[in-house]
Amino acid sequence: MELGLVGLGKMGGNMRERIRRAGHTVIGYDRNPDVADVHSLKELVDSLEGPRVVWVMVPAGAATQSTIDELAELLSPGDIVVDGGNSRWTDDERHAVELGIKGIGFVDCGVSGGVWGLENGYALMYGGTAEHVARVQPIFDALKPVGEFGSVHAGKVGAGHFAKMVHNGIEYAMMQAYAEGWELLEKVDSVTDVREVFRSWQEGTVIRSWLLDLAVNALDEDEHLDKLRGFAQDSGEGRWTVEAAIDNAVPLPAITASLFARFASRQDDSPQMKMIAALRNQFGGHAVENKK
Ligand SMILES: O=C(CO)[C@H](O)[C@H](O)COP(=O)(O)O
Repeated sequence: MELGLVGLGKMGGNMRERIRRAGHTVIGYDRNPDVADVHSLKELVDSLEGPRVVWVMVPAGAATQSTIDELAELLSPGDIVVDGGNSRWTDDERHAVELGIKGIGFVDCGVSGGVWGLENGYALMYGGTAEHVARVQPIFDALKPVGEFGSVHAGKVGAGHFAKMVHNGIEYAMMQAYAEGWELLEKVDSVTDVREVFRSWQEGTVIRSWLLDLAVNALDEDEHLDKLRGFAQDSGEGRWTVEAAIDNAVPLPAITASLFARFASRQDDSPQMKMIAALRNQFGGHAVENKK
């Protein structure tokens, strides 16, 4: 089938390639003319035969919103927009309504696989009506990993991004657990080769996983991670997971702690720990360390 793909960055560029390898026609648009097949969204839409499917793969938030706004003006009734970015699931219903008023269908799709997806396939979690999902199915089949699992019609509009959000929340907590274990192993004198302990865990253990494999890759590149600063950004999905947990009164202590650990990583000096130190000093005369 034919697909319009908007956004040809780290994810979109490789996805175009994987879909083409499966024998489909992909016309890609990106603001960067070096990677684009066409030079505007209008040209993209004009070059597709109707009814069209256009997959949006741009950063969540303002970029996705403006792309969907523009597509709403350019596409025709019967066309479908897929949002494959890491959009907040609460945006999906709004996008479905905005497009639905014009007779354009909407499917939200969480995509996992990162830069390895081109070869390994992308895990896909999508939401929308059965009719709209069926129209996009050949593309989902081209992108998904080979094998029985790796893609799911998670439910109605919003369900795909909700599932991807929870996936990312789990990702936060798993990474945090590996990171904490690694720091503790590095701290003690009795363990002489932490990297080899991690490597040994890749087979047979309860905690083997792809993230563990990636941790070993990282340690092979930089055994004690000396080149890195202990600073981690976040793109929103962890926060949204915690917000959803609060909305639904579901306790998520591990995911919440892993999000907060990232916030702490961005502080050179902890203001709250200054207060702890000050209070211990006030009530118990406990020693404090002063700035030099
Ligand atoms: O979706 C992903 C992996 O599954 C993306 O890599 C995402 O950006 C990671 O989230 P964060 O930046 O918050 O760590």
